[in-house]
Amino acid sequence: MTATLMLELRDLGKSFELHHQHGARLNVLSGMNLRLHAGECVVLSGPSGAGKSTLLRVVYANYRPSFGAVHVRHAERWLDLAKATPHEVLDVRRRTLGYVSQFLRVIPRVPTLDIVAEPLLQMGGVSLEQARERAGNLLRRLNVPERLWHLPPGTFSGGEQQRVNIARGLIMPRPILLLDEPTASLDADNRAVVAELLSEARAAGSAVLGIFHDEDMRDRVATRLFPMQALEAA
Ligand SMILES: Nc1ncnc2c1ncn2[C@@H]1O[C@H](COP(=O)(O)OP(=O)(O)OP(=O)(O)O)[C@@H](O)[C@H]1O
Repeated sequence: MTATLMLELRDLGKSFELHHQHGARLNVLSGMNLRLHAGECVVLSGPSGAGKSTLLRVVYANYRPSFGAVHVRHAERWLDLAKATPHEVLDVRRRTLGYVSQFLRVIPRVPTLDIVAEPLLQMGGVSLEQARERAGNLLRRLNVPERLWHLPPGTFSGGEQQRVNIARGLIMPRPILLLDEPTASLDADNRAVVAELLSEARAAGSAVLGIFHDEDMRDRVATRLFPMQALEAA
């Protein structure tokens, strides 16, 4: 059986105008084509500055591409995020596209358990207790001590915050998951847990597109590498 196509980038280009350099343009992505299917994990590889994070930000619609299309399978139809309205982008993020970076956006005074449970509650269909139970299970697997669950994560260590962020990013089954170095400061045991969680997400049908600088992690999670090169400044 052929896996379902979930994301297709066609002839994608992105350049930045450098205002402090008299409007010079920096070409970061050009003529990029990429197809991502359900169940695969494509890892972007290439030197620093090749545009890996920029590509993920374009797919998540933080940046609008300068050229080309970002076709996403959303609610059984195709949508080009390059042309989507802000309302459509929000709906795609709520139901289809997850994004996990290495940084947790801390919400003051909200306890860890509720920060992790929130995306599931927003989706609806589960009770507060069910969402908290699922959040607790994930935090336990990621070795976040139970004594921390009822505290806001603002004072947690970098690695603890990163694990809270991963739990929040993975609590909802997402058709497409974007990962920007989510394991950057995790120890080997916790990296292994994340690799396991990603393989469960893939088995459940998620299509994963990510950046992992750690070679061991890359080898463990990637079903395919997508090499990228830095372009010359225009
Ligand atoms: N908002 C922006 N404005 C101007 N230039 C930018 C912007 N975002 C990224 N760039 C430039 O685009 C290029 C690619 O950056 P990007 O962060 O995508 O690379 P990367 O491959 O993810 O690098 P690394 O592996 O070091 O994280 C860099 O030269 C960077 O300075």
